[in-house]
Amino acid sequence: MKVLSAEQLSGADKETIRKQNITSEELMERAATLVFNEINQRLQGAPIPIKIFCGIGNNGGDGLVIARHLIQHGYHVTVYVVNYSDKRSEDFLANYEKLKVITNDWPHLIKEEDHFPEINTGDFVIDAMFGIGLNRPIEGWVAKLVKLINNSQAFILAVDMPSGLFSDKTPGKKAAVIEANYTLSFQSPKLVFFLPETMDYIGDLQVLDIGLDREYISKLISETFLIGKQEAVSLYIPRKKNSHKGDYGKVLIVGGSYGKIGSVLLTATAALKTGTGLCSLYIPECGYDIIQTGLPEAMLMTDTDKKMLTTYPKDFDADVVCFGMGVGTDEKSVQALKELLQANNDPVVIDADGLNILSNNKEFLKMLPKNSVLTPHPGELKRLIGAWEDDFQKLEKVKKFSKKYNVILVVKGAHTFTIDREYIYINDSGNPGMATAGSGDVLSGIITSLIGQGYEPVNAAVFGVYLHGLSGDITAEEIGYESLLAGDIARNMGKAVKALFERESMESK
Ligand SMILES: NC(=O)C1=CN([C@@H]2O[C@H](COP(=O)(O)OP(=O)(O)OC[C@H]3O[C@@H](n4cnc5c(N)ncnc54)[C@H](O)[C@@H]3O)[C@@H](O)[C@H]2O)[C@@H](O)CC1
Ligand SMILES: Nc1ncnc2c1ncn2[C@@H]1O[C@H](COP(=O)(O)OP(=O)(O)O)[C@@H](O)[C@H]1O
Ligand SMILES: [K+]
Repeated sequence: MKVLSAEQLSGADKETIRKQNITSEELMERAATLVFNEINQRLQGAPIPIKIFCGIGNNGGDGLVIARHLIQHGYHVTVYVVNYSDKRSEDFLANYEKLKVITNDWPHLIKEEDHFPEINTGDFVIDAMFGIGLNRPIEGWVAKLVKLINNSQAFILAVDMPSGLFSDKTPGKKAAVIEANYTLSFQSPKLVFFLPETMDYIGDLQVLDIGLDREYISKLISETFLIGKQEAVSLYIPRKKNSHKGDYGKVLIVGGSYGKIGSVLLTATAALKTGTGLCSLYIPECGYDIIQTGLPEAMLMTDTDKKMLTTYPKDFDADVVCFGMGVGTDEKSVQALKELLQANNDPVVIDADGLNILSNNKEFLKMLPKNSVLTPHPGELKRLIGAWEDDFQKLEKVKKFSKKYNVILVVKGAHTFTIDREYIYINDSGNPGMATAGSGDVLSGIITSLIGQGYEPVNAAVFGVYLHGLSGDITAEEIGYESLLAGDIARNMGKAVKALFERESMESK
């Protein structure tokens, strides 16, 4: 799904109004009625106090439409107009009049702190103060109102986006922003919903298709995509009946050191479980028995050093090589990565200490084969590209790095971002149970496996990240977050691939 900017959305609004021959007020009615339907479906007429805080722009207009429908359906609604300015939008005013017609209980105007209502734990608060139109931080008494709502323990539903969030920049650490439990957003998810600094404001997310012109949206050029099940399925390459193990990649995984042989075992297991035809490992000698016992399906070569990597098997003919997990950063192992980069022209996958070695030896970056995939977590990324001021600056720096070195970066996190030059792919699978040692090692095994099977490196990264998260979700459903182990993610890869094609399962992902 495309992630559209505020500008693109307002363009789509205008085009929809023109093509469908409707007024902007009718579009507002349509969008806000969808929000009402969702609320009504969940509350089922429950007599709980609903407090709607409306701004004076179109987000506030949505709030008034929602209020009208809720009142007409017998809900206990109190409407507050957060009157931070007198420049009310036309559609706000039209809906203000419509609301007055159906109720004697007119909206309460809030113009200062003294007008704040009491907000209680059991209240249902609807935040319709600001949407994509916010262009400066919320300040003064409105900021105090935001804090009052946040501290109330009431359930908070945000309309389009939590008030105080901008669609194209981070709000700053001390800014007043609604901390929603649930966000119902119109037509397209916004980039800030997925960034580490701002994702916590959203709560659970649902995107409502408000029927903006499909043709116009399909022609919009977007550089940012949300990857859910539908997008993942479209990347899948089916296996051929008439095929053999040589068709599914000869993969070489290079890594490990004394005390960290488990990491390569995880990576290799994940590669085989993702469908690799032939999996070989190159590890320090101390790992021989561990791998041969733990993963008899894999083939093994050992370094002359017992405890760490010192060299690379240049003559080994692999379709794709993965380097880095558990390697350490000893000078001797730096040499191993150098030899690997000198020997390979095809894309490689670099993870963990492989990335740390790159950061300590920046001259190696130019040696990376085109379209190699680097999979840093935030700590490794900082060593690679330097510190950033906020998530938007981070994205710019990563794009620049990707373009400069012709590589793909998989920036891991609760929402993993795969960045290929200008393009950003945001992953929508996964869960906090995956915050456990070794789950990154599993991910590099999955991506390496897919490249070996003939996926384009960027597709291998995007699809691999999605499958990794989906396998984590399936595992968490079975055993919960706490006891989820990285190895479970690898072992459940088969269930993840199958779930891609099951209609009912994981439908929301
Ligand atoms: N296609 C869509 O996405 C649709 C969007 N609609 C709604 O329209 C909203 C956008 O409406 P608006 O453009 O009127 O903007 P908002 O209602 O988000 O904001 C209101 C106005 O407040 C002013 N403002 C910005 N920052 C301020 C601040 N810190 N303090 C005081 N005033 C400030 C701005 O001039 C802005 O236009 C969307 O978020 C959505 O709720 C729907 O009504 C219809 C369809
Ligand atoms: N809260 C979370 N939600 C979803 N995925 C997560 C979460 N925490 C971690 N992950 C995923 O788990 C993996 C962790 O990788 P990494 O930090 O490299 O771990 P390790 O080095 O122990 O293997 C990443 O793919 C990341 O996206
Ligand atoms: K809002």
